[in-house]
Amino acid sequence: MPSVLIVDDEPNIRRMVGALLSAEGYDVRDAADGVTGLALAEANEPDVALVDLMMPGDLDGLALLQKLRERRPDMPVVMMSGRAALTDAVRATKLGAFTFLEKPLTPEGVLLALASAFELRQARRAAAALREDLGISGEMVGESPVMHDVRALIARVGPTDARVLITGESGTGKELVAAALHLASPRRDRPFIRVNCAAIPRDLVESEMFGHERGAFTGATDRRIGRFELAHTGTLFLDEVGDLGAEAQAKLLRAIEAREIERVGGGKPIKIDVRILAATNKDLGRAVADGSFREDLFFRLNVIPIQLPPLRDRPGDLPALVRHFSARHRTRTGRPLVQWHDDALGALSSYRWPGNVRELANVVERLAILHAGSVVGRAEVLQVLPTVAADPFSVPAGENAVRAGETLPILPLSDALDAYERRLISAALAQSDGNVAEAARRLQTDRPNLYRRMRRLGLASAGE
Ligand SMILES: Nc1ncnc2c1ncn2[C@@H]1O[C@H](COP(=O)(O)OP(=O)(O)OP(=O)(O)O)[C@@H](O)[C@H]1O
Repeated sequence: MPSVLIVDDEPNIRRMVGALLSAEGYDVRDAADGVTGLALAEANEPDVALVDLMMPGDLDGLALLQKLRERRPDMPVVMMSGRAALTDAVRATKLGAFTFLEKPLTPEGVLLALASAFELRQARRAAAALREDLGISGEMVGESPVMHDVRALIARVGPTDARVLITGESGTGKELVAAALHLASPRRDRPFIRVNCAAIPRDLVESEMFGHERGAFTGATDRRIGRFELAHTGTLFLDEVGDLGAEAQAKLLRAIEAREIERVGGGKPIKIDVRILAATNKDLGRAVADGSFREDLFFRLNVIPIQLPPLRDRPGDLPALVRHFSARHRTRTGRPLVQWHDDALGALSSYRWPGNVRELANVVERLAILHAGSVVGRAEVLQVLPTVAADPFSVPAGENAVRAGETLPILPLSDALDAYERRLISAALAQSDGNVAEAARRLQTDRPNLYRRMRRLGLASAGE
């Protein structure tokens, strides 16, 4: 539940705004003076603060704003004032106020300001999470020549406002590159807003990107701030940009060229300062050739291209990524590290990784859970790689034969492992003409152990 702190010496305002925000689902605290307000802000860590400018006591509105900016820099502060002198509004903005509301307040004005401030808070949180994600290594992990080039490019292009088009299959790290570019830029403390262009229904793209005024179309019951406005002074990351329809492409091009947007039903142009990064797993060059993507927009977005090859084409990245994800698992869970045998890395690098780095992260995490504190070898790896577990005998022996599978149905782990073990033992028995000693040899185990497992799995009767 979003939480808000109201600081105002007028009891009426505290009561009325408090009731309005509680009804909207906010968790509301209030204070009648600056000193109490500051104490509550530190104790309860609200998401957003709404602060009156003119207050009696040791901390007036501006002094409180200043303290809040020092102590809770991630919390947007909305200022309000009855006698909104322009100079005060300017000072408040200079001190870092998110926005300024003039009294008498209107419910729409308060709700809109708070909704936008809350979105900014979320964006800052996401940026902090991004930083934490990158923080373990400080950069994108991988020792392949491609990864060295990508890091060098991020260092060079990050600090500029150049638009970058990042291409690569799903899970290759496109969003991470966008985040790294943002964090390498002077905009790093401003919002990083991602829009998944493929996930927005076509008729809502415009309002999602540019916002809308109340009543702009059927269903627009409230005013809404779009992604461009939210990203103002920060970075807008257009993910899956190749999925935008023709109309949205035209609007996007216009916004980029004019550096301003109009809310749907708004009319008034709003100046926007955003850096645009885009990503796609489509071949945009081909989309331009077949007419489904505008060439002029392609050139606008593709000032600096960064291409991320699939993980299977850069096996040199595997060891560092495996170490990175194991260390991340240890940091997050506090459980002991797993050790990686060389043949485990061999098995991992012969798999095709259709889900790329994202899939590798999941596999490493699964192995880290199953084998905390011990050594992971080839056998353990093969047990968790999808196709092998789903249908071990459709794949001829040999590392290069380990192939990507369809989506694996998720079963309880012990059932899945039992099913796998049962099929493996049955196949070894079949290939040994039912000779248990021979099957045990093929499975590189001994007879008593194989019998014990066969009995447990119902492949042999208790007497055998
Ligand atoms: N080089 C890398 N170093 C560390 N982590 C990485 C690297 N590449 C990818 N990852 C991690 O892999 C996961 C998938 O990456 P990301 O979401 O950036 O991929 P994507 O290409 O944007 O995927 P999609 O197209 O599906 O959105 C993330 O958790 C990301 O942090």
